[in-house]
Formats: sequence, C-alpha cells, structure tokens
Amino acid sequence: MAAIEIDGLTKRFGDVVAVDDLDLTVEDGEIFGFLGPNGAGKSTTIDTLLDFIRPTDGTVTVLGHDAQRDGEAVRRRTGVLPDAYHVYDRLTGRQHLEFAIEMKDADDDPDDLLERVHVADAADRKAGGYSKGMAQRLVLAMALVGDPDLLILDEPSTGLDPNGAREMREIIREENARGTTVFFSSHIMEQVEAVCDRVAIIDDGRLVAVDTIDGLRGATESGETLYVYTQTLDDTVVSAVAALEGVGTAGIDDDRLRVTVDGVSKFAVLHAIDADVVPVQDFSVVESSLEDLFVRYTNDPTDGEKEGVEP
Ligand SMILES: Nc1ncnc2c1ncn2[C@@H]1O[C@H](COP(=O)(O)OP(=O)(O)OP(=O)(O)O)[C@@H](O)[C@H]1O
Repeated sequence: MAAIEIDGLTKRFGDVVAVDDLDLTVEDGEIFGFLGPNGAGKSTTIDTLLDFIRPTDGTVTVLGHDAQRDGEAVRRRTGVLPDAYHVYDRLTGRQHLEFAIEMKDADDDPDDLLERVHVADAADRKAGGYSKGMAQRLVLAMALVGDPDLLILDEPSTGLDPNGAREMREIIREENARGTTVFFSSHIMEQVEAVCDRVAIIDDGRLVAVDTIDGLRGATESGETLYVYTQTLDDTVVSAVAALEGVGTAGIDDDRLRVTVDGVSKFAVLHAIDADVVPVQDFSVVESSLEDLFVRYTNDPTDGEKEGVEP
C-alpha cells in the first residue's frame, strides 16, 4: 500500500490555482522530497494531506485513509513538523515532551525521544535558551510522539546552518530506518539531494518531474552546462539553438546563452551554434549542480515573467 496517493488534486483560492491536477504516489518506507520554488503549491498540498484544507477537486489517500473523509485517522498516524512552529520559552525540553505525550494520550518515554533528536543533553534546560536547530529538533521530537507511520516535514532545513541541516538529515535517516515514511518539502534542491530516495518537483501547482535524483540528472543532460557568449542574443537565437541536434535545453542566463548538451560532444554543439545560428565569442563549461537542474525544471526560459528561484 502506498503511504500517500494523490489523484487529480486541484485547489483553487478564488482565481489562484494553487495546485493543478496533481498526481503523486509516495511508497511506504520512502524518504520522499517535495520540491518547488516559493508559491509552487507545496504547503497547500501538505494541508490537504492532513485535511486542513479541502481540495477543489481530486482525492487524497494517506496511509490507506481518505484524507477528507477520515482526516482524524490520518492525523493520528502522522507526525508533522510545520513550517512555522513554536516552543514555550519557559518550559524545558522534557516538559514539552511530557505535554505532547499527555495530549496524544501516548506512553512514549520523553528521554528516549529527546535522545533520538539529539537534544537529551539539554532536557532540563528551558527551550528559550535553545538554538534554532535545537528548538526545531524539539518540535520534531513532539511530532514523533505516538510512533507515527508517516512524518511530514515542511521546509525542515530552512534557517539552519550547515551543521544543523546535516544533523536534521541524520535524524531523518534514523527515523526512516525505524520504518517511518518521510515526506520532506523544500525549495532548496541541495537539502533533499543527500537524503531523499525520490523527489517530485512542482511549479505553478503542476508536477514537472518525479524521479530519483540520479534519474532526474540523467533524464536531462550529461551533467555539464555550456555558457556561450554570442554576438547577439534573443528568443530567436534561443529557439534556433534549442532545435540543434544534441541540445537538451537552451535559455538566456545573465546575458549569456545557457545550453545543456545531450549525447553529443559540447564542441559539436558549439560548432553548430557558431556555424548555423550566431557567431560565438567565448564560452565556459560548468559542471551542473542539482540546483541548476532544479532551476531548469522550474524556470521555463521562454517564460519572461519568472526570474528564477529565491535561495
Ligand atoms: N488561503 C489562500 N488564499 C489565497 N491564495 C492562497 C492561499 N494559500 C495559498 N495561496 C496561493 O496559492 C499558491 C501556492 O501557495 P503555497 O503556500 O501552497 O506554496 P508553497 O510552495 O508552499 O510556497 P512556500 O515555499 O513559499 O511556502 C500561491 O500563489 C499562494 O499565494
């Protein structure tokens, strides 16, 4: 049974289509990354999983329960680390957990949970003195109360320093190894790269890709991006270059032509641009990062309105 099954999900807020006919399956036991730029529809999708908002159309099944008919069953078996969370400055870490355990009528050991999120040393300190990473991990521990089958993490690495983000990834892996499915949203490719089995990329409410990271990389390019300085550069040039044999994608980036190459040598492509499209003045070759890949998927070069992805 899939952990999450989304079929034809659409959500409109007035004229705004936040989610547009989304189909997505997350298998039991996966660490699944849900990626998209700001405003792509991630939070809206997560809110429908938990029945915090109702779909305009489509169905959502979570852990075998229809999320809209049986939201309470979904929420009982799901732990959530929300995008915006709150800790009580005057309560200790352990008191936070005692409270969460009581609220859920569960019988977890607070110290065991604090251990699992690497906050055991600070169990008796007031949360007001915790670092951002510690406070977030404390909230994660509260989400782990009751041994959920699914963990939903909304932008869990935002605002963390590299050490904090790495610690978060370790904990996510450890919880996954205990059998918990993890659904992890982020607008930063790099953060899901190290930890996710598969990722979905959404943009403007629509699914634009779903695959393993390697699959995403392999499907689009050889791993290198060419930046070409040309005598003139406009949409006509971009279209002509995009149509050349061996060109994966072409676009304008910082007054340069950005080209990804598939299956032929980059020099063959450079030669074809120079001979058939526009004189080449200079070029550079850059190893594509996954961030590039993400930008490419979510930033259609023919769409003049969008200027890229906020970091
Ligand atoms: N309650 C609402 N009323 C009107 N529009 C909304 C509402 N909630 C979301 N939207 C719009 O729906 C779109 C998707 O928003 P959503 O918050 O789901 O994106 P997101 O991918 O989570 O973005 P972020 O990374 O910034 O959190 C945006 O255009 C947003 O302005």
